[in-house]
Amino acid sequence: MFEPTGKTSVTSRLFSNGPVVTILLSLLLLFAVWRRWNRGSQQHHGLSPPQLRETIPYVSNAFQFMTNKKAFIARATEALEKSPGHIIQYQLGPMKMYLMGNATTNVHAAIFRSAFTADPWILRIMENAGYQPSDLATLSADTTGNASVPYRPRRRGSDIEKDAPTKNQPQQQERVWYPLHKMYDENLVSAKAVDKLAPYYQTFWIEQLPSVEQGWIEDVKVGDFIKSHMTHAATKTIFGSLILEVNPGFVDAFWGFEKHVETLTIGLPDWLNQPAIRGRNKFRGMCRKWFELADTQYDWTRSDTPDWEPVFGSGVAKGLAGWAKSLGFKADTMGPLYILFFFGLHANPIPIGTWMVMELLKDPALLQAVKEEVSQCYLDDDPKRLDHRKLQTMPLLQSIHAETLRLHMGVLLTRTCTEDVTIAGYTFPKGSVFQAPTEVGHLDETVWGAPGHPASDFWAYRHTKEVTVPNEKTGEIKKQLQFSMDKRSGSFFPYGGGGPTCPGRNFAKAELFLTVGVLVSRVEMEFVEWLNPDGSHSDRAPSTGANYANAVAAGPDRDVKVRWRRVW
Ligand code: HEM
Repeated sequence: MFEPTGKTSVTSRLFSNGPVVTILLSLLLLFAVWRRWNRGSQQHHGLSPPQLRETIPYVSNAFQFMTNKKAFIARATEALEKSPGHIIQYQLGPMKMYLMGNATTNVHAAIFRSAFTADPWILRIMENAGYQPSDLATLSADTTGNASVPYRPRRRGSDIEKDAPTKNQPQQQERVWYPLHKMYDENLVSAKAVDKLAPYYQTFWIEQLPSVEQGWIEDVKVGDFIKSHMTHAATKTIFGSLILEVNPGFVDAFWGFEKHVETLTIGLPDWLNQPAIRGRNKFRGMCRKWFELADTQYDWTRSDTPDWEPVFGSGVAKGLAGWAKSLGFKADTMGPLYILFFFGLHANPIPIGTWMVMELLKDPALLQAVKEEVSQCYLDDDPKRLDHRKLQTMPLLQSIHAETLRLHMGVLLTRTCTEDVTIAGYTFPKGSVFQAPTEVGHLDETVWGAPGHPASDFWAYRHTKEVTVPNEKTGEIKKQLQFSMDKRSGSFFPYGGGGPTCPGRNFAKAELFLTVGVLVSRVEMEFVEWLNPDGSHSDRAPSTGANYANAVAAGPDRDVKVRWRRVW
């Protein structure tokens, strides 16, 4: 594995790695095709932002991006600091990208405006997942965005006026992206939806724990446990139990697909990307098989909408089917549609949940403090069940959650501008592609650093402050912890921003707090050792590996062995 410092020369790394040379050659090939196709379409009005330096033009940056994300982002962060306006450009295979970020100016927030869309990027992901061309055409025809008010480009300059408003734009009832987002709002984002889903998640997560009768269990790999059982519980919550029953090995198949999503998105030729294609096809086949069964078994004529039932699970899984049917999507698109939703559902919360538990296992005092918070969060009418809303108000738990997202949610938020835009004095033509790395905001020392707690370290109490409050009855003043992002939330965007902000964010929060809450209250855990990926003893605690995806949360590169027993 390469060191993140980037001390070895690019060329020596390159030639020591056969598969990577193949990737590189294909990138060059893609680049040549793209140059021909794209010639003349990127004319700048005035100056361009500086290029991210590279030893071999058009190759080294893409190579480092593919093989050592940590070093790539560290180099990009440095270049962004030096660049006027905090914008730089680089070439990723066939794509020219503008990277932007600075924790003080928060320049990235520009791409959350309505003149930016994630649609081309999402369409690209959909295409590589296997959406059928006619369904992609339906989606790409609608440029009115996700918001309830249809997006219209500003009338500024003749180019824009020409392809601007209304003639070819779908009417409100013909819009395709908006109904999807409305469905998410109703079935996933709203507090009402989360209140329906969270109790099911709690039940299904408890089901996954060992039984009290099993007593002490030795040699438990906690990371493996969480990955497998949280995936199971969240799948059952959103999609019901049928999908797991008819697809043995479903959870493993999901992770077999997930680990290749980045190369699938970049769109390497199939012959170069065989393991990824196999993983995707296997998982896609499972989703399609379930959908076809569920579609015939579910009574679509029933007038009530149950909060949960075994065939389709929640309103989200049914809502996705309803959306696709209303647009007349092909049967072959249903597998791709669901695999992408599964990616959203699991790829972030599960590494984040694993980190949260690992941080508690590192520090017994912290674990104890969290147990005390959890003990205050049982429902009045059911003292064995946690109240997910109350859990989410606990200051230390909130701080640990935010700190874990801050450190491990590394995403390049990608947007295309739908009109000419000016950012930090540069003018970019319509169609330019921008990326905002969350790391630039999340890891900035001037924003997050505290004495003895550099921004790069996990510090459970970083987002808390001590306040004094009078006791209501006695008037006695006592100290209390309060969750506080202290005006730093502009530099914190783990769920993205603008139109395509993550629709799962509220459910994810409930899911994560319940995962930790249930585990620490019902299971007694004793740390044994850290483990290397091959299961041998590791001398160090986990960190983020160098080669994380930058599309999702980076999971720990080590596991932890504990002995544990279910207490109740
Ligand atoms: C720790 C938890 C999570 C994090 C940090 C996270 C983060 C993100 C981010 C950064 C995006 C891209 C947003 C953008 O481009 O602005 C996204 C999109 C998405 N997420 Fe999440 N996510 C999480 C959990 C979930 C869950 C639990 C679900 C489903 C229940 C979900 C469903 C989705 C979907 C469907 C999209 C695509 C939205 C679209 O098509 O516009 N996410 N998420």
